This record gives sequence, structure tokens and C-alpha cells, in this order.
Amino acid sequence: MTKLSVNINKIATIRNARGGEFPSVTEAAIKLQEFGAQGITIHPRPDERHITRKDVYDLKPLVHTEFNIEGNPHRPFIDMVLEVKPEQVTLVPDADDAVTSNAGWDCEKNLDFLKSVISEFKNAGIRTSIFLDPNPEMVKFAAETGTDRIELYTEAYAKNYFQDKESAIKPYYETALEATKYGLGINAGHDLSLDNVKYFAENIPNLLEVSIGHALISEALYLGLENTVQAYLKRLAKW
Ligand SMILES: CC(=O)[C@@H](O)[C@H](O)COP(=O)(O)O
Ligand SMILES: NCC(=O)COP(=O)(O)O
Repeated sequence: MTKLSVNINKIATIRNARGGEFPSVTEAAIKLQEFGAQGITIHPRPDERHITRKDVYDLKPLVHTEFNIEGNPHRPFIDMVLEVKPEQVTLVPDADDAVTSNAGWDCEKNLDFLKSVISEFKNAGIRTSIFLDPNPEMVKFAAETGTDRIELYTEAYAKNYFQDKESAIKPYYETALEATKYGLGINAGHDLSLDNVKYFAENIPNLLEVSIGHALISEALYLGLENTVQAYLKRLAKW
């Protein structure tokens, strides 16, 4: 089964536009789980442009599904995650000023760094996942880091899906096969949507989890959050 983890960064983006507490990210997390979300994802960035440090601590006791915290493992991020102890941490190598995440790890180049950070998280009982481009050759280095899972960075898939979905999925399929050989769990995310998620989930073996935010919150403007979550769950159900 592929779990749906809803990324609520965009709820915080709207809230922060007026500086108050509305819409509330904690209420959104509670409702989303009631509506069927199997996890809540957040990506607290150093500039707190959406999710703040306070949000991270406020959300912890309210997420009874799976709490997934994404981010670049700078020291303050590492210490916060070790204190909050989510079920999963996803390491993303994004620059502080990046508009959004825009690349996976070069695990060969960052091998020693990733090994040491990952062992810190694993010693604390936190499952780790690392953001990866769809490149089968990177998988053996990803496995060497000791991570439990990889997260396939799906922006390129989403971009090419309407033009040629078979060639859009091919590098992801090959990377997933390689990851399975090494015993790595597979997550995926970035720009997945109601249009493209079903084909992705049908064609990627052993896909454990997708984290979806930007499209899901946008689609919910028209469909409502509950209908949108249910529509994703239908697309992810075993066919
Ligand atoms: C890791 C990843 O792919 C992104 O989902 C990221 O979490 C989105 O962050 P923003 O919401 O800041 O664009
Ligand atoms: N890890 C990906 C994620 O959490 C959501 O990405 P997006 O759907 O906001 O692009």
C-alpha cells in the first residue's frame, strides 16, 4: 500500500500572509487525518517562510498518523528533529534561498556527511529518507549512507507526464528497482497531483509513501480538503 502524507506547508503560507493564526496548521493537520491522510509532512525552512519552529513543536502531539519532517540537515534542524522525534525525517539538500526543493543529494560527494547525520537520527529511533534524483547510479551510494528510505524527487516526472508518461516514468522505475535491490524503502514527492499520481503509483514497485502539498492544497480550493484527500486515496488504492 502507498501511504498518503499531506504536506501542509501551503496552509502555513496562507496563514503567514496575514501574520495571524488563520488558517491554523494544527487544525488542518487534525482535519486531514480525520479525512484519511495517513501522514503529515512539513518542511520548516530556516527563514520560516511557511512552517515555523513553533509549528513543528505544536504539531508533534497532534499527529497520530506518521509525522514526516523534511529539511536540509544544518545543526539547528538536526537538533530540533532529535528533540521532536517524528516517525521520519527526510533530508533535502536545498539552499536556504531556494524557492522550493530543486535537486536530490549527490550521495557520493556527501557520503561521510550523510552517514554521520543519518546515524544520529537512527540512533534516536527516527526513520530516515533522503531526497534523490531519478538516477539508478546514485542508489548504491544512497545505500552506503545507511538510510532506511529514499524519496524520489518527482518534479521531472510531473513536468513530462502529459507529453510522454512512459518516458517520464522510466528513470524512476529504474531507480526504484535498483533501490529495492539494496533493500531501501521508496517514497516519492514534489509536484505530484490528482492528474499524475495514479500512473506513478501503478508503475513504481514497492512505493511506500507519497508526500503531496502544493497540488493537493490547490485542488482543495475547488474540491474541498476532504474530497481531495479521498480522491488521492482512491488513486493510491490497489487497482
Ligand atoms: C522536499 C520537497 O520536494 C518539497 O516538497 C518541499 O517540501 C516543498 O517545499 P516548499 O513547500 O517550500 O516548496
Ligand atoms: N516531499 C514532497 C512534498 O512534501 C510535497 O511536495 P509538493 O507536493 O508541495 O511539491
